[in-house]
Amino acid sequence: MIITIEGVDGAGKNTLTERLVARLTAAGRRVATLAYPRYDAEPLGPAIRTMLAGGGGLAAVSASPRATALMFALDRAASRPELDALLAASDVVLLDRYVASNAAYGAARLPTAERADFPAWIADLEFGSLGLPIPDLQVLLRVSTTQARADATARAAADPARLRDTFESDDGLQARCAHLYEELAAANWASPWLVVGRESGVDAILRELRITAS
Ligand SMILES: Nc1ncnc2c1ncn2[C@@H]1O[C@H](COP(=O)(O)OP(=O)(O)O)[C@@H](O)[C@H]1O
Ligand SMILES: Cc1cn([C@H]2C[C@H](O)[C@@H](COP(=O)(O)OP(=O)(O)O)O2)c(=O)[nH]c1=O
Repeated sequence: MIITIEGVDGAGKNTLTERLVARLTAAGRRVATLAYPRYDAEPLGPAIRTMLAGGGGLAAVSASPRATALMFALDRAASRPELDALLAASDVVLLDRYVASNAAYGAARLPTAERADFPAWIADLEFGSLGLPIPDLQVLLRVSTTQARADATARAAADPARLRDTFESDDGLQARCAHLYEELAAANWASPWLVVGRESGVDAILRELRITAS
């Protein structure tokens, strides 16, 4: 099964994913993880990194929310052999960001009037045209945007490899994303959602999966 972890930058998705791996493994499940975007996967990963850093030769792509979203979508489509292999070898595949990231961030970057229709456009593109698998459960990790911003900034200071990109340093964008994620979760967009907090997140997910051992 596929479980996706979604939330704004600095929410703690990576941390939650690691904790979930430990608990699911202790409960006897075969677990695999994959994080999107796949920065190291040629040819799209490095291009996505450049795009998030402000563009360079890709400035016109960065400037367009739809073109940007297409880059992330094509990275996922290109990951299909890897994703399918993980699904075949595991009970649970945890995805640190997936299609809903495109729905939330893309909509948040568009003018207000174009926002409402964007998640359906993404679902048609990624689950429809590109045939990506629909997740069994989408987890929204909810933290205050103030907390997420403080932690993303501290992380960037501590780890030069994790410098804040143009999305991460845009506070307005992060706040709109947080709101859009809440709407996607409330609507159970594309498949069921579970909203969790940092501290009780792992237990809430295990409960949802009816896994009691720890
Ligand atoms: N449950 C938690 N309690 C305390 N700090 C946390 C927790 N989850 C994440 N953090 C801290 O917040 C920062 C961002 O977490 P990270 O997992 O890298 O976020 P994301 O993957 O969502 O960008 C990190 O410095 C991490 O140590
Ligand atoms: C996967 C994905 C990410 N994004 C955005 C969210 C983030 O602001 C940005 C980078 O992803 P992120 O997971 O934050 O990368 P990092 O490991 O550097 O923290 O890309 C999309 O807009 N659409 C997508 O499909």
